[in-house]
Amino acid sequence: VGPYTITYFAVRGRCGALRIMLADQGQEWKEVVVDFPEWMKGTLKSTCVFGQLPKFQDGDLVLFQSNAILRHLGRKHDAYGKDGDEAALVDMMCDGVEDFRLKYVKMIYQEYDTGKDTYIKDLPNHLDKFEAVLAKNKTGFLVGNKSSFADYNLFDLLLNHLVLSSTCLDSFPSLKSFVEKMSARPKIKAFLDSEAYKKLPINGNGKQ
Ligand SMILES: N[C@@H](CCC(=O)N[C@@H](CSC(=S)NCCc1ccccc1)C(=O)NCC(=O)O)C(=O)O
Repeated sequence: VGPYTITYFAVRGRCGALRIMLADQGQEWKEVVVDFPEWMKGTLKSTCVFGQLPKFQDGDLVLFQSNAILRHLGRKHDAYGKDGDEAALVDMMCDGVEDFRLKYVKMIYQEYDTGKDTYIKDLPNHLDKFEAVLAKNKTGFLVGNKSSFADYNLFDLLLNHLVLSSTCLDSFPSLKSFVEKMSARPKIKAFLDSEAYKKLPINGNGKQ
């Protein structure tokens, strides 16, 4: 097993994208699964820089912050654009996905029962931004002509939304094709079909 270890709760959550990226890059990694009662004791929490998970280890390097982990893997696995300008655009896209993810997480954890229908109705206002980027770039990726960590981040979030609303991409052909093409990449397909992936709930509160 490679130098990589993920320490997280038994959920997809903020590790969905980085697991898909590691799988697509042919990497192996170790999973340390933390259960809530253990976490609530506070011992592990007190060792986390921001008091939160995921924690990612790459040999002696210890990282927190899911987007910093994605960027680190982007640098290590040539998935950060072809030059400085593309890297800046990849950062911009990843930040845009983070904004979208924060809205999803807020709805799931704080407003699911009262806000789910409104969130789904309002989805096109978020999806149309990424549809326009993919339609304009024409390569099937958010930036340049190869996958970057921003693509894995968007792909994971779109998979979550297809569970929330199976028809949410029906009027977004570029997004629909993006999900189909990413899902068909052999290493991603194998990972999405794996028990390790399928057994994890998407979120920590059982809502999806
Ligand atoms: N900016 C950070 C955010 C990390 C984060 O929110 N971690 C959560 C878990 S990931 C997530 S989506 N949290 C939403 C609710 C949740 C709480 C606990 C477990 C699972 C989900 C966490 O560690 N909560 C426990 C605590 O703060 O004591 C990142 O991007 O990694």
